[in-house]
Amino acid sequence: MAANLRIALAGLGTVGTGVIRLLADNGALIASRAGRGIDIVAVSARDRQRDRGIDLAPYAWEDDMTALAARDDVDVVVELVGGSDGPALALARSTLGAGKSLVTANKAMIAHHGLELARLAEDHAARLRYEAAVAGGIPIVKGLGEGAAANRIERIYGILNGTCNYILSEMEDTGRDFAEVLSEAQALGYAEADPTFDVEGVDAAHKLAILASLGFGTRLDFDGVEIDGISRIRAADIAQAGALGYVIRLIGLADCELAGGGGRHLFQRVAPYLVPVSHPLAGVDGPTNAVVAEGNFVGRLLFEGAGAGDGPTASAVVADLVDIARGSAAPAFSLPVEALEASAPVDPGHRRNRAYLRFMVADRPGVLAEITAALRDAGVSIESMIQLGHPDDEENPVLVAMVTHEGPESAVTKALDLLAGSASLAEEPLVMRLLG
Ligand SMILES: NC(=O)C1=CN([C@@H]2O[C@H](COP(=O)(O)OP(=O)(O)OC[C@H]3O[C@@H](n4cnc5c(N)ncnc54)[C@H](O)[C@@H]3O)[C@@H](O)[C@H]2O)C=CC1
Ligand SMILES: N[C@@H](CC=O)C(=O)O
Ligand code: NA
Repeated sequence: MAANLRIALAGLGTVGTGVIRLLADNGALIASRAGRGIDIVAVSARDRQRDRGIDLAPYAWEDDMTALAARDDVDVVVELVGGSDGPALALARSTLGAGKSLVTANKAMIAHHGLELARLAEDHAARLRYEAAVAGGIPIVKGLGEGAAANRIERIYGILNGTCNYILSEMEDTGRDFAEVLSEAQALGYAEADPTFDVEGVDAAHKLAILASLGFGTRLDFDGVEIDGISRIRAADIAQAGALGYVIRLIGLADCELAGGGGRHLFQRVAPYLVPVSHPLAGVDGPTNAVVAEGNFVGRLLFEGAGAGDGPTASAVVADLVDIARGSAAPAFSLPVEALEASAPVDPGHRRNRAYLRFMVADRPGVLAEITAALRDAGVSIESMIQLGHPDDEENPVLVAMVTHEGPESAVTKALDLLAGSASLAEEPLVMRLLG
């Protein structure tokens, strides 16, 4: 057997402690599969004294996590701290720059700096692995990069944020309030340190940008992701969607179009969608994630599993360590960085779909006519409509919800532009597309 792989852990929170427990419980099994054991040599976190329910005595402690990269007795640094920049990025740079391999669960850092880090890894014959960064425990990075490597991937979409999925499915099942369910998701360890990253769609966008690069062989383009979150969704929207035969899910969706001059146009969107109850993604509840990838030979692949939490995320981190212990030299994004194609963001206006539109309006004559006139003038055709009034209270706004016939997205945008600033609207309209 080869010498054991010697690792250092930076970050001892939900995921870091999960990795220590997993290696302790499954160490022998992992050693037999990897062909050598995996030993934790050193650790670093913010607070050495904190009771984590884990004995840290066997490991060397570093107050400054970047010191982990300089240790002669460490082959691989595992970054489980978080944050796109700051100490996590400094550690990643110094680790790869020192020719050591890096395993990370940090999607924010990979989405923003993945190409720079992948290039650094290539230049120093080191490995960069980040399976845990996308859809937690689901082996989607390996699934796309290895299992589906023979295909041209045409479309990728799915549920990429466990916190949002937990919130939406709990609201759906219990009728409870958004804020109450969010604090529960935080207590369960699903949410990011700043949960606005989850509920405003940014975390899912980090993951989508990574998947798009991996799947399409294009350069990471996080700035090109159109992002909308779930914080404006009300219990009434969930009820209306239910009455129409849909559930609401935060979906990340990416595809690649050939542009006129032969280049590629990348479409990347994270937004709440109405998903038909018969669709496989509609049954995905709680912190579960699910990713659909469509390949030109394999057809439709569905990957489903726990997208967050200590055990599943640790499972993905350790899978990357096994990969490195076995000597895999695959590039971080399936292709060498220089081979990744540049792309430009697509204008989604010509895309056709049906949309759910929700308006909070003043309960007075002429308001509905104003909305329907704007829709008519923009060429949006209404398929169904409902107004939820409260007869004893004419002061507060009422909810008007409608579903449009299929049409170009630009038409809905135009209608909303026509209504912008209208005194009849108590808040900005909510638009959610129907997943086709
Ligand atoms: N919790 C989850 O379900 C998942 C988390 N991730 C990612 O894994 C990473 C870690 O997440 P969690 O374990 O949930 O976070 P956490 O907040 O539970 O733990 C973070 C750890 O990093 C340490 N830390 C933070 N800032 C530091 C600093 N400036 N210097 C030294 N130590 C510092 C903290 O002391 C703590 O030990 C993040 O990148 C997160 O996005 C990825 C997939 C799932
Ligand atoms: N906050 C993230 C954690 C995993 O990536 C989520 O809720 O999905
Ligand atoms: Na994963």
